Amino acid sequence: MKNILIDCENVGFHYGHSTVLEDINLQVKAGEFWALIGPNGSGKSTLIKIILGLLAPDEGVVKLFGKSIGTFKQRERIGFVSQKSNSFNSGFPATVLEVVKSGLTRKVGLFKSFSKQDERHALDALKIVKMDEFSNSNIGELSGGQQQRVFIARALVGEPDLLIMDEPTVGIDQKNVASFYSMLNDLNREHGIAILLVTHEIDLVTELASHVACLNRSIHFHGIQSDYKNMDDDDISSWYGHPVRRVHAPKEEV
Ligand SMILES: Nc1ncnc2c1ncn2[C@@H]1O[C@H](COP(=O)(O)OP(=O)(O)OP(=O)(O)O)[C@@H](O)[C@H]1O
Repeated sequence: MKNILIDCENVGFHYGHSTVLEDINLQVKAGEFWALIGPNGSGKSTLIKIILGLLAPDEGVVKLFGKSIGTFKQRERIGFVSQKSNSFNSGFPATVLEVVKSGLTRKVGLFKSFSKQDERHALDALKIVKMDEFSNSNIGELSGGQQQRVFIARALVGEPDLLIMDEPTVGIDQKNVASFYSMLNDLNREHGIAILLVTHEIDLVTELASHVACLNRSIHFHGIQSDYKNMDDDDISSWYGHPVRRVHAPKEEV
């Protein structure tokens, strides 16, 4: 049986009197690629913050790699990339390689220097995201899409089993979004890294993801991609709150 990496059991959360999450049950297992979709304000980022331990649930339990979140110590097993990562201006004084190596700080220690092996790991991570030729470039000189690839490399350098991303393509121009997702697909299929991806790009991502979870305060659907595709657009629209018409790729292109 596959290991369960994330296990949310009956999770609930409120901001003041406002219920944001209600009775969330979700399991992400090793090697799976989950798309977490839902309209604006549906609680996606809040759920991610709870999974990362940044917010405590008011109800229910979250377990990571089989351990309750309070006792889970192997943080390096989880890489996180947010939508706000790609915000450096052109004068930011750090090279791409330095940014990626900063992902090893937890392992190496804050005031210790990096070894040659750390540097090799950082370059390997840059190769995986096809950014090794930019290793000496200034991070601020790269496009938003290139910066996000570097942040994926920083998340990968600790060799995580699970990558969590909250709308990582915000700020990436449309022509680079498809190649960004195809890189995520390689990470999942070739490197076996499980992915939990929050996105609004439902047509693109649900072609790639193995599983889909539809959230609007509670989970309205969660399951394998083909079951999601077989759902009626009207059912999806009813919980989404506005009409949703999905574009299905022709079978031979999938
Ligand atoms: N710090 C906060 N204090 C009070 N309410 C908040 C706070 N953060 C978020 N909310 C509210 O909680 C609800 C869920 O927000 P959340 O950011 O989780 O949604 P989301 O699905 O990620 O939205 P989006 O797709 O627009 O990013 C929203 O109604 C939001 O206004």
